[in-house]
Amino acid sequence: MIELKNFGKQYGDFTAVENLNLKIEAGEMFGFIGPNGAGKSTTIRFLATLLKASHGEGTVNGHSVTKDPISVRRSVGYMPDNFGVYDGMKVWEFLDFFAVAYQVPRARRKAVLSDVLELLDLTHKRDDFVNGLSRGMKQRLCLAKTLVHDPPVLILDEPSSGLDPRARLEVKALLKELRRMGKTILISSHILTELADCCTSIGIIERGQLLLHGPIEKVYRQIQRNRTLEVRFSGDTAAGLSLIRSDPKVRQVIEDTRSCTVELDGGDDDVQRLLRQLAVAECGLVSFADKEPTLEDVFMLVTKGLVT
Ligand SMILES: Nc1ncnc2c1ncn2[C@@H]1O[C@H](COP(=O)(O)OP(=O)(O)OP(=O)(O)O)[C@@H](O)[C@H]1O
Repeated sequence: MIELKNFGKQYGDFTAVENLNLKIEAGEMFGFIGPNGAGKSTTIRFLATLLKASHGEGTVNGHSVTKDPISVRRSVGYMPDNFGVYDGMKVWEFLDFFAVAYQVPRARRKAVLSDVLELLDLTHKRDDFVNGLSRGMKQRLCLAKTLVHDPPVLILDEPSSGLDPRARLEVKALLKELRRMGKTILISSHILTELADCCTSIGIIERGQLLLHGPIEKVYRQIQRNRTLEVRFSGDTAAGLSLIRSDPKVRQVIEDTRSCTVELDGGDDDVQRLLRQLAVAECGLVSFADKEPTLEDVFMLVTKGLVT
């Protein structure tokens, strides 16, 4: 549904994005993750037809971003990272404005607005002025305007930025609902945990380079060889720690009073071997846990170059 081939963008001498190749299938929720300045907005703005590429090409819903931008715009609902809302406009007028711009037929506009307001839980704000809305509501309104022309693809640049935890959860629930409705969603964020439980695939970008991308399970599998173990002892930790440190696959040990965190460069076999050794060594082992990797871990490993 979304494809980038060798996309690159230069701002003068500065390379913001370099040779980015990416494919996002229909129905995916793709998390585009990277720190500030990584090149997320630059890529997104190109896909939304708002920025010229220095080289490369993109397609959305089968349409060329450079050769057929009008068809791309019809296929995409785009939410920028810094959006403005027009002063002196009511909520329904704001949505109606975009519905007209997207050439939604007059006869259908009332029903479309009503559906979108309902979906975004803004029906009760229909006649309020947009500049009087809370930030969370403005964000929801901006999401609502991406939906008025019922596009198959949503491209959302940090839709949860500046929102409190509750409003963030609401946005997440909405995104899940939109995916259930069949939308393909590209969402960018620098808050990894925000995307962890709703994305089907992710891409990690840093300094204009896409370091890793793919289905979320595949990315997790790739980091399965970088394990973090949490080991706890009942008394003196010396014997256990010396055993752990002597293991050839152990990369780092961070000690605490009665426990330690172990970074191990290995797979299930290596984890099992270490556990067996500790269990029979009578070193006071009381717990041994293999920590599930979080998106945060994936990001740290990838940006440290430990996973490719
Ligand atoms: N119009 C511009 N002129 C010059 N440099 C730019 C321009 N737009 C972006 N950049 C630079 O390109 C790099 C990538 O910016 P971009 O906005 O794509 O990053 P981002 O990943 O979206 O970051 P953020 O999370 O802060 O929005 C940054 O170093 C930025 O300063």
